[in-house]
Amino acid sequence: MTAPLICPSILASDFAKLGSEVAAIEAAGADWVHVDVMDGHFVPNITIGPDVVKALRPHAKLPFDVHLMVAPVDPWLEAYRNAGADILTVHPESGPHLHRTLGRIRQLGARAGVVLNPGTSLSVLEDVVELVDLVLIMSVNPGFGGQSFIDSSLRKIERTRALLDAAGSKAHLQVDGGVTAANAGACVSAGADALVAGTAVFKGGPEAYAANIAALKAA
Ligand SMILES: O=C(CO)[C@H](O)[C@H](O)COP(=O)(O)O
Ligand SMILES: [Fe+2]
Repeated sequence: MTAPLICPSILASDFAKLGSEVAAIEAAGADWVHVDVMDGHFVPNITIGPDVVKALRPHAKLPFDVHLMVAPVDPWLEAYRNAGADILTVHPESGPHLHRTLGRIRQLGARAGVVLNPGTSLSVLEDVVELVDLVLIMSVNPGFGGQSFIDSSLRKIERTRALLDAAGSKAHLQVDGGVTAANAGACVSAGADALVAGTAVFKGGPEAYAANIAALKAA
């Protein structure tokens, strides 16, 4: 089994030192930088605007994987793309026309992701599978880091893997929320190839990042 891509969520980093935190996870072996954008409306938390993404962009060469928890999402796509996002991932609930939104993301030259909350049916994916480069399965309800992994997510990852394979899709299958070295192996066995981890990467401070990332890759 190939090692999964590790996408540290900077939500769990030291916000007073975001630039050096992004550089540190790149040096520690991360594959993508996962940026959680929250608007205090779609989810009960407020985090990172496009100007912050723009300011962080020079601090790492890694792809910026921007998880948009914003509604309505369409007016923000271009701003985050121009700020340096390589992947823009949207919730189906964050706009009226998911098909149009995904098409717009690709038109902007970014990779398009769709993210399914624990309570969102996988059937949403069936009609847009040809427009997605990434499917993100939420293994917690979005809004906060540091929550516990919802075990039923494993079955959903398996079902998503089956749907992608049946459609001949090469989209990445990413998992987000409560991912640790203890459950990373089960996520990959279920079919995930990319793992978002906030707490599990940033715990212990910069000296621990390389070992934390290696533990997730090895799990
Ligand atoms: O999208 C998110 C929350 O909405 C975060 O990416 C996620 O919670 C990561 O943090 P942790 O690994 O600590 O659970
Ligand atoms: Fe996220």
